[in-house]
Amino acid sequence: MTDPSVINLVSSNKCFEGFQNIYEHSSDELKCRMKFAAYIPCAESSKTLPVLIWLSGLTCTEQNFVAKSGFQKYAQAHKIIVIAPDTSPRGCKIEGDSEKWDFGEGAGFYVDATESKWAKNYRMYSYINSELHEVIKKNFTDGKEFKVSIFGHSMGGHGAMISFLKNPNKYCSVSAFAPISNPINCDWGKNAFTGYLGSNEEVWKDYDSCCLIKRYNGPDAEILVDQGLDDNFLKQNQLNPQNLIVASQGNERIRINLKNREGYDHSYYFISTFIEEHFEFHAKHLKD
Ligand SMILES: N[C@@H](CCC(=O)N[C@@H](CS)C(=O)NCC(=O)O)C(=O)O
Repeated sequence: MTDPSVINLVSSNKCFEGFQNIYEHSSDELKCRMKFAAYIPCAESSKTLPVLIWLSGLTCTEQNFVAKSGFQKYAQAHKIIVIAPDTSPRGCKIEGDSEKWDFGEGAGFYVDATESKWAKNYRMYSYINSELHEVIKKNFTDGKEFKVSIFGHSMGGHGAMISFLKNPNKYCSVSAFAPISNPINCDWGKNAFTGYLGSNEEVWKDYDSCCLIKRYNGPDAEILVDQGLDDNFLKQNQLNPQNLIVASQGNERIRINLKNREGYDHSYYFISTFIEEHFEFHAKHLKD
């Protein structure tokens, strides 16, 4: 397999002085070709800038966030490199990987699968938290260590929170829009975790933000969470952000700053409305 750090530029568009690029590379973790988006702000030296990783939700590719959220203006203003990977391996031809929109392609759930059918390719947790960091270091920060934060939407909000909570000291900050906050207690999570991790619910807890908040032993942290109150998936109990607050009440190291937004739904219209506040939040932590 080709070195994952060898990346090919697929497209490049100037946007707010910087460039919105799309790259392709061979992933060792996922055993397939993957695309990811990288916004590189205009700066004296882009090689010393901090990095923010965005994780998208169900059905998304590396395109949704870059095309719909309007984040580039704020990435340029704060001079932050933004990396937005795809949401699952692609083209692996595993039986059943493209029949459902909430499992398989477009729905990797940011876990490392243990069920034999999925275990070879569905390793999004390691792809995001290990391989992608090496790719960023070799290509965007001149081989040097860099400051990095993480955020995401829905399934990607879950991915961002578990990545932060499982890796104390790796990420400077974390935030989420309408995250799947307690996957072991909602239909999406139960379905995906059964498929990727098997039926032992004890194993699922390692990928559940509420369980991880209770166990978290890292530096004091605030998690910024935005939630639209007209979000259909909130009404269907797929998201359960209030469970984050309950979980945090037993652990003074974590504070949940939950912002309930009247009238907003689950879409990128909601995300684009509040994305500026998330950049302000992360910029503060990345530049400390
Ligand atoms: N396909 C689903 C909706 C899936 C969905 O809302 N996905 C969210 C993340 S959980 C998303 O970001 N969709 C892509 C988009 O809005 O661009 C349905 O028809 O109900």
